[in-house]
Amino acid sequence: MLIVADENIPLLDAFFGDIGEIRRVTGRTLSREQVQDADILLVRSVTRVNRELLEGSRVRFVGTATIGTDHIDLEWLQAKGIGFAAAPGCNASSVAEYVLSVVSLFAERRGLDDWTSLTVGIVGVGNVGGQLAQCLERLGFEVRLCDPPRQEREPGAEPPFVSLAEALECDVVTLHTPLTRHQPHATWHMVSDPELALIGADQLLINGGRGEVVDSEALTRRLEQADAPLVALDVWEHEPGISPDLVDKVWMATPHVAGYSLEGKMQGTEMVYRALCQFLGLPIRKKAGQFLPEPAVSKVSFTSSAEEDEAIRTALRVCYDPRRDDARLRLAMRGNPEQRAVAFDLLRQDYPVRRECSSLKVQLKGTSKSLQDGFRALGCKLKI
Ligand SMILES: NC(=O)c1ccc[n+]([C@@H]2O[C@H](COP(=O)([O-])OP(=O)(O)OC[C@H]3O[C@@H](n4cnc5c(N)ncnc54)[C@H](O)[C@@H]3O)[C@@H](O)[C@H]2O)c1
Ligand SMILES: O=C(O)[C@H](O)[C@H](O)COP(=O)(O)O
Repeated sequence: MLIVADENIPLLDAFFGDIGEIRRVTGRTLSREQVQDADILLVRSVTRVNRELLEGSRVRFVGTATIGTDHIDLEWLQAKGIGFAAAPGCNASSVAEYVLSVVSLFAERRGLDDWTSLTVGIVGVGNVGGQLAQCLERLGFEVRLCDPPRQEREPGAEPPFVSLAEALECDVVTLHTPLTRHQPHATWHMVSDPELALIGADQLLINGGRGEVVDSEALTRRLEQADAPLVALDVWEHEPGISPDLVDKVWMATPHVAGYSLEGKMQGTEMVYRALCQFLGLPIRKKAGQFLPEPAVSKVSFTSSAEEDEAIRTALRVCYDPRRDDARLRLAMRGNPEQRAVAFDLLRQDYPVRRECSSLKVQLKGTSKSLQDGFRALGCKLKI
C-alpha cells in the first residue's frame, strides 16, 4: 500500500510505517503525478484536495492532520466514495494558549494590573473557542460568545449567545470560525469595513481562524486611521504570499502557528492514524503520548510573594511567547514576493518545539486558592 504524505506531518514513520510504504512530498506543491499511484493521501492545510488533484488516482482515503477542512472538497470525496478524516480539536489547546498569551501582552500594554478586567468576545465557539471560553471564565474574565449556527441549534443556551456586533463591543475580540463560503452564516470576509468600524483604539482584534474570514484590504484601510484597534493576526489572506504592508500595520503578526504546539501536531497525526486504522480494519496500537519527549522546561515554582496575574502570565510565556514568532515573521517580510512566500512556509516548516501548559509542572508554596485554580485552568500539573 502506498501512502503519500506531507513531509511536515510529524511521526509519519512511527504511526504509518507498518501500514504501508510512505512517500514524503511537499504539501504546497503536491501534483497529480505524485499522487497517481497512491492508496492513501495524508495532507496538511496547504494542499488543496479536489478533483484536479485526485481524478484518475487510486486514492481511497484522505486524511488531514488539521482541524480546518476548507482545503478539502468534501462533496467531491463523498461523491467518489473516498474515505476522509480530519483531526477535530487536535490543536485547540495550543490555539487557546496563543490567545491567552496575546491577551496577557495586550493587558500589559494597556497598563492593567488585573488582566481579567478585560472583556473577551469569542466568535466561533467550537473546539477552540469553547476551550478558550472555559479557560477564560475559570480565570475570572467576562466572556461573550458569538456563534449563530450554535445559537440556532441551542435556542435556550445559558448564557445566551450574542450577535457579532455585540461581541465586537468587548475589549478583546477573537475569531475562531472555520472558513465557509456557501452556507448560512458563511464566514468569508465576515469582518469587513462595517464590522471594523465598530471597533476602536482601545480594543484588540485577534484572528486565529482562517485569514479569509477578515477582509484584509478593509483591515489595511482601517489600520491607517487614527482610532484603529490593535490587531493580532495568526492567519492571513493569500498564505503564503501574505501582504508585507499588513504585517507592518498589525501589532502582533505570527505565521499561522497558533496551533503548532508539539502536542497539537502529534495529536493531529494520531487522530488521522486512528481513522485510517478504522477505515482499513486494523487494530489501533499507538498513541501520540508515547512519543512525546520531555519538555525543555518542565517545572516552575512560585512562592507566597508571587503576584497572581504575574505568575499566570509568566507560566504562560514560559510555554509560548508570540513575540518571538512576530519578530521572525517581520524579518521574513524582507525580499521580493517569491522570497517572502518561501520564507513564510519555512518559518512554519522549521518551527521550534513548543510545548503546551499541560507539559509544565507548577510548584506552589503558600499561594492562594485562586492562584492554584488559575493554573488548573491553564491545564498545568500542580505540586502544592
Ligand atoms: N491558527 C491556527 O493555527 C488554527 C488552528 C486550529 C484551527 N484553526 C481554524 O479555526 C477554526 C475553528 O476551529 P474549531 O476547532 O473551533 O472548529 P469547530 O468546528 O469545533 O468550531 C467552529 C465553530 O464556529 C462556528 N461558526 C460557524 N460559522 C460561524 C459564524 N458565521 N459566526 C460565528 N461562529 C460560526 C460553528 O458553529 C462552530 O461552533 C478551524 O476551522 C480552523 O480553520 C486555526
Ligand atoms: O486547521 C488547523 O488545524 C490549523 O490551522 C493547523 O495548525 C494548520 O497547520 P498546517 O496544516 O498549515 O501545517
